[in-house]
Amino acid sequence: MKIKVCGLKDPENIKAVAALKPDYMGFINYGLTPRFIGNLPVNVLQGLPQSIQKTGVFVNDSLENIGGLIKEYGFDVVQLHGYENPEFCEVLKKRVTVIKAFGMEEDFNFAQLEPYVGHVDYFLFDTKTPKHGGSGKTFNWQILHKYTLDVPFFLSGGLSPDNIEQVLTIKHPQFYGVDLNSKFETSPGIKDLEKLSKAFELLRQSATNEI
Ligand SMILES: O=C(O)c1ccccc1NCC(=O)[C@H](O)[C@H](O)COP(=O)(O)O
Repeated sequence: MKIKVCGLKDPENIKAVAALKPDYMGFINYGLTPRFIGNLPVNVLQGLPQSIQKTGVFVNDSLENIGGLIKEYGFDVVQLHGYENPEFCEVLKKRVTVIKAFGMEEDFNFAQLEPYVGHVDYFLFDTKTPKHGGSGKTFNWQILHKYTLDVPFFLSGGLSPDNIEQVLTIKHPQFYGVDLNSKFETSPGIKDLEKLSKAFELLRQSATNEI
């Protein structure tokens, strides 16, 4: 089970979270969230261990802007939270790993994901929100059983210390990783190290049990 921590913005907090060795760390390049990285110095990301996939998160941004930020920050991965189409994803996939996020709701039509197959590396299933992400709310995980494509996915949306054990009971062949954000914070963009450490322990313990 891969672990992604999203929505980091403070240099000291980023270093402390990196020491826990998540598989992915997400940096949000979207001005309308309190988790926006703003003018985060590039050397903060350059100092991260190679094992951590540095993920730039974008919402309906231009290819030109995303390309510039990939170069500036050295993002290994882009995560797209807007209405980006398969052709847009394909352009980025030639350069970096692409995660395409979708907002889940009860009657979500999984057929709309089919055109993305081959043009993205992963899907990320988040809770639908007009803010495009960071809702802190879960969706009905039962609907994941309707997902039958062979693109692996991250589970996102309101994952918390209170539901992480329940997350571990989800069985799906494409369940690739979890995305931890607002329920593991002391304030927006500042992650709670104690809550994260405990969740990492549970997630890693479960991975060991599966072998
Ligand atoms: O977290 C945000 O504020 C955010 C805003 C706009 C687009 C994406 C955003 N976050 C991206 C993520 O991957 C979050 O982890 C995901 O939305 C789940 O957040 P949460 O429900 O708070 O766990």
